[in-house]
Amino acid sequence: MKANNKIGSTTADNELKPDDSQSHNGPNTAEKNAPTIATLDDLAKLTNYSLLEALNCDPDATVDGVDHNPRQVFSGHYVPVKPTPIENPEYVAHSKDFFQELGLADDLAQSEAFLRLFSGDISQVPEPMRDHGWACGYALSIYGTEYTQQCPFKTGNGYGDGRAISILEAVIKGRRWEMQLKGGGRTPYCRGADGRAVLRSSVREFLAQEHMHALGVPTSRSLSLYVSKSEKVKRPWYSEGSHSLDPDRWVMEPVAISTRVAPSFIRVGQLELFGRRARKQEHPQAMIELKQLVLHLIDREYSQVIDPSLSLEAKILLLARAFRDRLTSLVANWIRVGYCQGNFNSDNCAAGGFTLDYGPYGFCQAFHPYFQPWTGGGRHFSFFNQPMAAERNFQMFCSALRPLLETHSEAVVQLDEIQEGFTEVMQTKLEKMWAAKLGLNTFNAELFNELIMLMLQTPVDYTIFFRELSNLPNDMMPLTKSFYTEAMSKSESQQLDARWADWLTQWTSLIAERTPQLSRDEISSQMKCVNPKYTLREWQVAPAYQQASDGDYALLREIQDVMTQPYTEKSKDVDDKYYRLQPAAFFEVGGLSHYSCSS
Ligand SMILES: Nc1ncnc2c1ncn2[C@@H]1O[C@H](COP(=O)(O)OP(=O)(O)OP(=O)(O)O)[C@@H](O)[C@H]1O
Ligand SMILES: [Mg+2]
Repeated sequence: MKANNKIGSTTADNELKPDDSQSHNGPNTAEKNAPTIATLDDLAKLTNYSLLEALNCDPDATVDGVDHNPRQVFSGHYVPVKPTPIENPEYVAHSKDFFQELGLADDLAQSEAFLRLFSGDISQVPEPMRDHGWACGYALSIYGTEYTQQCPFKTGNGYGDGRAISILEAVIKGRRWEMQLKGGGRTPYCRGADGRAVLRSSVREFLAQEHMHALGVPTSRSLSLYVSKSEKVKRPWYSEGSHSLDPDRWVMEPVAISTRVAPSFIRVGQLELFGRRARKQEHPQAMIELKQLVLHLIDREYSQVIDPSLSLEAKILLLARAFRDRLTSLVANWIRVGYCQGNFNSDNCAAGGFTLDYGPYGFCQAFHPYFQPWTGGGRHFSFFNQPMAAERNFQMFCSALRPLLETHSEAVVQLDEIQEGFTEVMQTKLEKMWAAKLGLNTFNAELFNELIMLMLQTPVDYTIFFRELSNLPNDMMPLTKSFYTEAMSKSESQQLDARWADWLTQWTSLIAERTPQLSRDEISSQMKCVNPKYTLREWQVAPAYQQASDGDYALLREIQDVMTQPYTEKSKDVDDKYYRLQPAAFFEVGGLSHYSCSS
């Protein structure tokens, strides 16, 4: 067992909620007082297309951006693409919090010009906004193995943003943001699919993104969500109450466009694609294109921690170290809040170290270390295996950087060391996180291991258990609120009760060791900063997207309100609805406890 650094009240919060990593080029006072962005013209004035300026366009792309058929893209970092607007768009939701952070007027989301642009019609944007967006290619590796079979041409040159189209970059209050439509129509990487996202998956992603931000977990952000009142697409899905693993019917679902926002959308998979091209010398510009992408990544995501005057080798080593730091914090945070990404391929792993792609994700309810809502995700992408999956992505990230260090053997050795150090850094962060969840200064392996066994054997509701524990209960009674009582024999249950009682006694004495320095109230409030009260539960989100497809957005907004303040104690009414166990009827139900596809 390894001892950890002392966690003080502020340190615990800062380290476990490391969203500062994204706040490079943070706002100065003048920028904080920037005027409200009240119109699309105001937003247009802040546009600044660094990606289009710093990176290469696919030389085979059509000039007008009407490039919607699947094809191979052999070189260049992006393909200009015009989004395909959804028919008869209607406003569904926007993130009030994010609008406020950006300084966007709240009513802008429902204005005609804003709705038109963010539902995919880019034809009438004010200058200097451009009338096309861009899509990027990337490679796919699953748990450290690169796959090209998913590309229709079996070369990997047709894989990338198939339905995600970035439409603008803007520098707002000193921070650079890229805005990307999801479901904005076909791109050359669509692989024959329709380029659309349905309302169901868009609502899920929209809510989860802002929930994760509020939980203090680095993430892309939700800007807006619009649905089509007439356009529908067919998706496989589950009949109500179906226990089938795979969807058992086809449904017509309304299409939607959600806009997500991040400093960049560069993925590990993207670096891999350019790393592979450089390694295999696939074309004369391959090494230069890799270098350009890496420098662009540094500029967009790491400019605060990497000095631009350093040599390329020094920059690359700092980049690897900084990404390792962010990725390990990210995964520790995921586990802290009970989040399972589900499909943590390298193309769903943002190189900026934040959560990206809320597809088959889920929040753990009845605790299981291998919790995995996506039926295709297997144990390798399950809840407690996420540190391993992240390490595989990190290895792919380092491999992609290696061609740039070819002539610097000493730097290669250092990169190898950074790569090998991942396990230890990850372990340290996990231990620190578990200690904080338990209100302790240091990680106690024996206490932790017994707790995991008890949480599994009972099983407990992950969120409710830790939140109840945060009240520092004197006996087991309050904790049993989190128990999913399984059918077990009387003697088994008595044995379990006895073990719980022993565990609580041991934990209570460790808490008591802290009380000379901190009051019980202080320990409790520290714990409540890392153990959320409310997390998103799929059986609660499902009625919200079902009602939304009938044009009723009230429940969606209610959930949005609760889940964007996940640490705040709410009324009894809210608790009755949202601070409760998953009802038995929703276990093992397709679309609620598992899904084989989510798009
Ligand atoms: N309906 C669709 N039309 C075109 N491409 C699609 C569609 N659905 C998924 N894809 C593409 O298939 C790939 C794998 O899908 P995955 O579910 O990981 O991503 P996603 O949820 O669409 O997107 P992202 O990773 O951008 O959030 C992605 O490259 C995605 O762009
Ligand atoms: Mg994806």
